Amino acid sequence: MATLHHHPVLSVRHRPPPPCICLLRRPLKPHQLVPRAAAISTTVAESALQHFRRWLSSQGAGEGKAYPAAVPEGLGLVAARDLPRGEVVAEVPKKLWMDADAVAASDIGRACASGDLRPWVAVALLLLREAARGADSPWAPYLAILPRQTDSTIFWSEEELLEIQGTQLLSTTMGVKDYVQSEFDSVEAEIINANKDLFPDTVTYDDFLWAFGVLRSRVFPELRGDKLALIPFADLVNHSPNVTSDGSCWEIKGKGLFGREAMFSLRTPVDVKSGEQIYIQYDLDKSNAELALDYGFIESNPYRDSYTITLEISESDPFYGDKLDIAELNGLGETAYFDVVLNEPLPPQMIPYLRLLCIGGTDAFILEALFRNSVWGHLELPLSPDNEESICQVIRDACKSALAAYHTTIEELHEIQDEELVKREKLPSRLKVAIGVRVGEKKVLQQIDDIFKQREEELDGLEYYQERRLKDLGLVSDNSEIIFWES
Ligand SMILES: C[S@@+](CC[C@H](N)C(=O)[O-])C[C@H]1O[C@@H](n2cnc3c(N)ncnc32)[C@H](O)[C@@H]1O
Repeated sequence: MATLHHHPVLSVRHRPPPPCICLLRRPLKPHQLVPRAAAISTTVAESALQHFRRWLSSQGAGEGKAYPAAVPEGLGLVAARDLPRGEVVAEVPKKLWMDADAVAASDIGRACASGDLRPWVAVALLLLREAARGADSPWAPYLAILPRQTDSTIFWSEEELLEIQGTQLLSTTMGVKDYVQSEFDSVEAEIINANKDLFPDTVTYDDFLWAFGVLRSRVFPELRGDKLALIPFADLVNHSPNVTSDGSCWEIKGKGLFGREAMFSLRTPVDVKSGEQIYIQYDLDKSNAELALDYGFIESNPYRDSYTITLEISESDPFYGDKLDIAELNGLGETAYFDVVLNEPLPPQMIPYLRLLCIGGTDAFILEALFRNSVWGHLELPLSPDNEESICQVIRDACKSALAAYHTTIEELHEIQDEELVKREKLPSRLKVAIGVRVGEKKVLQQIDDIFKQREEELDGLEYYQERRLKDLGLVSDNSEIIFWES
């Protein structure tokens, strides 16, 4: 799936003009967030589940070690007997996967073969086509148990989205929906409307968004690009924060010249008792905002709370070319993203990059070609009182304005109540996600502001480039006195 960068941008430029933080303030588009089959209950009927189970065994999936069942997270996989860690719990033959090969072999294969259709769009079209075929589809029992929507923020109503006003999650969500809309517009024109025999019924943006949401929440993260595949049965496995093993819990077996048909094989990452649910870890690296966007839940782990600071070298900066050159020499670019995680130090390259952005006036000598190879090393330490003060002001102003855009500020009493609310079981799941992400982002912003506030207070005691240079030349003593001559 394409990587989307849709964070509010913190544009830091050489002073003046003043840097600004631009948070996405677009009015929400009047998308109807009603899923395709909203009238259908979100709870899967027992008969559909039984039909799905029969279908799985008739197709040679499973092996009796785990079975699909209704669980608190919707559907899930339950152990049919005690299973030790590493035991295979689901085996799904390739003929059941919904992937590029299934698209090619299906009646939409010809229509999807032309052009440069993204793999996820092709599989989304397959989902929609097969859903429209109803009982005639070979995947009908699987399609019948797919949720009509999840709690992913892409499915939230405008009212629900108000709860994440001011957050990066809102901006990312709107960016993703815009992206899906633009993919839909082109696929509608080029494939859906051009192949009325294959898509006789109207396919709406909401249908397409549903298919996108299904893929986003169910595809195993490593199955990207051309390998993107929906794996019925295995994709019922839910996530638990208690599973912290990093390694993959699945593999594809039997591929190759003499191999039997490819088989997706899922293993339990932990011991499970008979009748208990099997869980995996979806992704240790995802932030709460990413979990909310992809799956519609969050965790209470502080390491999931993060805020992405986006810094840019402004084209109007008089030293634009030199700064860009230096950034590129050090593996960065005109725009750089820094993920700041709660209770973690700032990403190591963030402060040097900030110092670079804020260079101006008498500090500009450091940008000269002569210093090109050593400049980054100098930027890892304070350059000048002016420059250091600038980076503090720029970040603190940006944090202040970002914090002001949220529902509440961290100091307010009702914020503490918000945190209490999250702990309450009864809270609607989407509100829980909204409050959790909101509070998490604000904590990280507050943490960033605190770091730069403390730095601001220490400005007088810092050692700057000129002082370091004089020391290197033996012209300053250890107690910072200038030595004019040795006795
Ligand atoms: C891969 S599917 C798992 C099967 C899904 N539960 C179902 O009913 O089809 C991922 C979705 O399951 C749900 N889910 C998985 N783990 C969860 C968790 N720990 N808490 C809440 N929902 C979870 C979310 O809706 C998520 O988008």
